[in-house]
Amino acid sequence: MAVATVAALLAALGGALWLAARRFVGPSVKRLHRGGDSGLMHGKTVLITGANSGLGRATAAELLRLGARVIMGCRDRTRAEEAAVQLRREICQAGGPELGPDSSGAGELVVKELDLASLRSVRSFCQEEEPRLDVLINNAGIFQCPYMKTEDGFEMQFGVNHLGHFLLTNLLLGLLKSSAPSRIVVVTSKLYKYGDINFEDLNSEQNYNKSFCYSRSKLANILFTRELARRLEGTNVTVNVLHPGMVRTNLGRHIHIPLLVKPLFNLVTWAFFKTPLEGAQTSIYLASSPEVEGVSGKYFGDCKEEELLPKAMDESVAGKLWDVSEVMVGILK
Ligand SMILES: NC(=O)C1=CN([C@@H]2O[C@H](COP(=O)(O)OP(=O)(O)OC[C@H]3O[C@@H](n4cnc5c(N)ncnc54)[C@H](OP(=O)(O)O)[C@@H]3O)[C@@H](O)[C@H]2O)C=CC1
Ligand SMILES: CC1=C(/C=C/C(C)=C/C=C/C(C)=C/C=O)C(C)(C)CCC1
Repeated sequence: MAVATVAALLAALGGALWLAARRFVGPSVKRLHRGGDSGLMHGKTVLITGANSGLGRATAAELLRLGARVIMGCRDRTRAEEAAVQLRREICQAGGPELGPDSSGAGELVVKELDLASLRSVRSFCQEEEPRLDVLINNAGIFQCPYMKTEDGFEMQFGVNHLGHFLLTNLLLGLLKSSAPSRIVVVTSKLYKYGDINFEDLNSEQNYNKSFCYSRSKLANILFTRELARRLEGTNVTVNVLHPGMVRTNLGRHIHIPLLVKPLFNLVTWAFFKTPLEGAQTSIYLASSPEVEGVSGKYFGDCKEEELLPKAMDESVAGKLWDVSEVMVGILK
């Protein structure tokens, strides 16, 4: 009995040590800009959707450190202002020789209201005059929520993750073109693999499966990127799409985890998921690295190009999705 108890304790300790070792010395994505690159984004304006939380927040922090003027496009002004105050405080505390004694080398943060579940909000956001836009990062997202509709009657995940960003990007294209060379960065997920674009029921009124709908919206992000890249050829505006891997953020807020299982779940995500800063590296890379200048229509993970499944490269589906999306958001010319 005593031997069994000791063996169980040793196994538990070994497991815990293994998890901790994985977290601290395991393969994690290297931080792209570790100092020395400060000023890389000076004079550049970057718009990040959903910049108050998770990957968007981490991306904003890093691009701010690199000198960019970062516009945080967020649906909740209070949450966004709080995040902005924290980000400014963090950058002042971190300081560093390249930012100067008062962090004056860092960029500027601007909070603007943008609810991607409302076409009215997207339109009014785009009406506010901006002199230039160098990088647009379509980052905001909603994951596996119960069946809900946007203000305009679209299924929420398709509405926010695809249609809201579709309208936003289209309305900002003129500004991006006049600021060229400029970049569009789209955040998708590897879960796109389980999605399909069923044109007969894009609002999932006949049947709602929250996992399928998330995957479909993320497949739409990729098809949108590829069709847009084709349309932007020769304009000096590039568009690329990335998956961040599995990242410990607030994205899982709609997943119900029984109270008793939560500590185990937290342990597993702590051990196996990336931190937001690790997860944001590919967004930061595509937004700022000279290595991807001129590269367009590609899919990235861990700052490297990756292959897509054939269904994400289907040009006729991408073209049809574009046409249908134009009608849905009301920008049919
Ligand atoms: N975390 C992960 O493992 C993975 C994430 N991704 C993708 O990464 C992106 C960022 O997610 P992540 O940082 O993880 O999650 P978070 O939930 O931490 O951040 C999502 C952001 O999107 C915002 N958002 C949600 N709905 C709307 C809306 N209607 N209008 C404007 N903003 C909105 C949220 O605002 P608010 O805080 O107000 O709710 C929040 O700022 C998403 O596109 C997601 O699909 C992809 C693969 C894996
Ligand atoms: C960490 C953590 C959570 C986050 C879950 C996440 C981050 C889910 C990620 C989803 C993925 C991988 C989507 C892919 O596209 C919860 C459930 C909020 C609560 C418990 C602690």
